[in-house]
Amino acid sequence: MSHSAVSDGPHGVCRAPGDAPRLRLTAAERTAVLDVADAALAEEPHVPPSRRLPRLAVLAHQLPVRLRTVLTEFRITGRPYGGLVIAGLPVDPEAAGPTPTDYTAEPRGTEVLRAEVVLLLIGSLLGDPFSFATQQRGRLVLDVFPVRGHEDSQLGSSSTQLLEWHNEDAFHEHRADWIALLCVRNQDRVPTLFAPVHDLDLTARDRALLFEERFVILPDESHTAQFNSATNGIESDDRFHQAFERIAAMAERPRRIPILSGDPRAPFVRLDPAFMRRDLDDPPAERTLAAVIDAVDRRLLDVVLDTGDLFLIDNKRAVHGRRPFTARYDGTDRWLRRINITADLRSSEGRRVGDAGRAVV
Ligand SMILES: NC(=[NH2+])NCCC[C@H](N)C(=O)O
Ligand SMILES: O=C(O)CCC(=O)C(=O)O
Ligand SMILES: [Fe+2]
Repeated sequence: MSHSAVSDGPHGVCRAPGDAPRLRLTAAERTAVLDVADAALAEEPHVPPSRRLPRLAVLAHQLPVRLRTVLTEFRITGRPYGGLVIAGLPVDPEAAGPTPTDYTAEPRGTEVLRAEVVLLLIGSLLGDPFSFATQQRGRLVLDVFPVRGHEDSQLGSSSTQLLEWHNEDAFHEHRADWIALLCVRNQDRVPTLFAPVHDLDLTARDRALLFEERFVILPDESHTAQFNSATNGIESDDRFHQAFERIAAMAERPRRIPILSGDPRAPFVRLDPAFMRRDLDDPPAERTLAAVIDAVDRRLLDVVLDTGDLFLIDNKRAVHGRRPFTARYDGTDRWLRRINITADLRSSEGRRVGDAGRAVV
């Protein structure tokens, strides 16, 4: 092992320098995942998978034991720290069809549905999939692809602009514990940025200050009423309107929050520099914010997702983003499917709406 750059961890999770840890499924495991997904699809072909989440959580117990073992350890122990890629899942990009180009597109077809079921099955082994009422009408599974006109934004649909690293929905008290990105296609090998927030190079003083309620994270553009009205539209239901009012309140009267919390030796992190106030009227906090951003910058890795790769990111122990690229808008662009997963569905009880009952207001 000392002669090899790649080392094998428990259960065959592979670590190569500069890459995220990876678990490559065997051909037999891949077929087994395909069989469980197809059985789930066949049970009620006319009911969308997002309306059958409890059943999918049961069927997830039939996934290969090595996969369940790695996911259970990741959930309970937090290792491998920050995230891992499950490689070799059954996704056929030809059968999935062209990458959408319209932000409001809801891709259809058996292959796209199968990718959705694979995401939801594997996600169910970590926690419970959920969404936000203030993102794309509360859709449970989101699609990440470049959209004309969004090139220079800080949206997942940007391209020529670097998507700065962040914790997903960092401003929100119900932000995900994990996010899952399943790659349909990525022909140009555009990297996802990834940094586990562990052993950051910081002074003891900075570290202590990061645990104090001295920072401000504002809602990102994807949650605003203005952006949603201009793209997917907003559900007429009052509770959706109230959700946007809450977002507006978070933008106008943000609370001061800590960046680190939990165990000082393996802390939870809450960062989204593109949407954080730099002018805090608190010079020590401003300096510490700059220091932690620098420290994360130094840990960034480029993780290239290929067809059938599922990137599971611990959204409280790692940040992610995306390198810039040039979109083609010809159906061959990069395409990921994404879900949010919570460890504690109960914390949003009474605050969820939508078809799946999982859109947090
Ligand atoms: N720095 C950020 N938080 N940018 C927004 C991230 C992408 C956003 N969640 C979207 O769906 O488009
Ligand atoms: O495109 C990627 O690799 C990451 C996209 C992202 O950050 C997001 O959709 O939230
Ligand atoms: Fe993101």
